[in-house]
Amino acid sequence: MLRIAVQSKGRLFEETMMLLEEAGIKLNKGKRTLLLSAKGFPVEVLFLRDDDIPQSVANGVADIGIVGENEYIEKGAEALLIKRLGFSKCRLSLAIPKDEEYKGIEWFNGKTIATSYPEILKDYLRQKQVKAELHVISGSVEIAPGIGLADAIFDIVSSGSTLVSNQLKEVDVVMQSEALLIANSELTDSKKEILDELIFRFEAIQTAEGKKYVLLNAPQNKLKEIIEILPGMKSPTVTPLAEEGWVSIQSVIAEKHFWEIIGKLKALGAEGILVIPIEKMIL
Ligand SMILES: Nc1ncnc2c1ncn2[C@@H]1O[C@H](COP(=O)(O)OP(=O)(O)OP(=O)(O)O)[C@@H](O)[C@H]1O
Ligand SMILES: O=P(O)(O)OC[C@H]1O[C@H](OP(=O)(O)OP(=O)(O)O)[C@H](O)[C@@H]1O
Ligand SMILES: [Mg+2]
Repeated sequence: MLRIAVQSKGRLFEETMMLLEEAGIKLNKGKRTLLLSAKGFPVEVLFLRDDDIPQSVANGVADIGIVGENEYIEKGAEALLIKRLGFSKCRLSLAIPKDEEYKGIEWFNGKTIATSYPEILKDYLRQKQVKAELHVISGSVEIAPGIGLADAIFDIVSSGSTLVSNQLKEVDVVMQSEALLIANSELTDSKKEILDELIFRFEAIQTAEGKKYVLLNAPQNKLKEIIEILPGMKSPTVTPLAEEGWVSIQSVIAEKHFWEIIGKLKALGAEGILVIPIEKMIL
């Protein structure tokens, strides 16, 4: 049995649960709602605050965990980084009141900075040889300058709208973050086996992301040109249609090139184009 620590509620929760579900982990309803077992797969899911996930994985309370890179680095816990998961992307930045004139990092000398990430910030300020005072708070960091608690903040930024609504401006990006899969460094062989299966499933999901399956009918005499714009995984599948001179083509395309490719296919006489989402892809 492999125990996975995940965030119980918050920004990571939904995408984490979606990833687990897509990987075939459906949870049994139980009385102990903070620890649920999965149906038909030897894992159980432990729901925690994200701050507690790195340490729980490091000390073996959980075998693996899904947590933001920011918390993983902040806690300095001795858990192994297994895989970047590509969701909950954000950055940790320094921000100051928007009307302040800012010429560089020296601005922070002698200032008070409110943050929930004191270790990452201390390291950064030491590196930049800035001497500032830290005011550690666990949430609502962006209101600190407005209520006179601090001169500046160091916190999570994504769209930047929280900064704008608190009359702050981002002046320095210190680190980028995304959700990570982390693991205890001393897993038994049987736990490693379950983890390997899970990684295999996560990778199949990630490979399918941003890809679409296309089916279309095309005139046989345009086949060569169409194949050139439809690379597929190896090469497209081509089958003859009952109607003489026509073929059916199946292939995989990257979503970002979707409209461009469809336009070219239509121009080459393709018809009956079907575009289907791909759930998982094993190469
Ligand atoms: N606006 C955002 N956009 C993208 N990712 C974010 C955003 N805010 C936070 N994250 C990521 O999601 C993680 C969890 O954020 P959340 O706001 O739910 O944390 P929290 O309030 O500390 O939760 P908890 O109650 O579990 O301690 C963050 O550590 C960060 O990695
Ligand atoms: O740049 P933005 O897109 O505005 O996102 C940044 C905000 O998102 C997170 O808070 P969240 O909304 O999760 O609320 P919280 O403060 O309760 O954690 C984070 O703590 C920032 O405050
Ligand atoms: Mg937290």
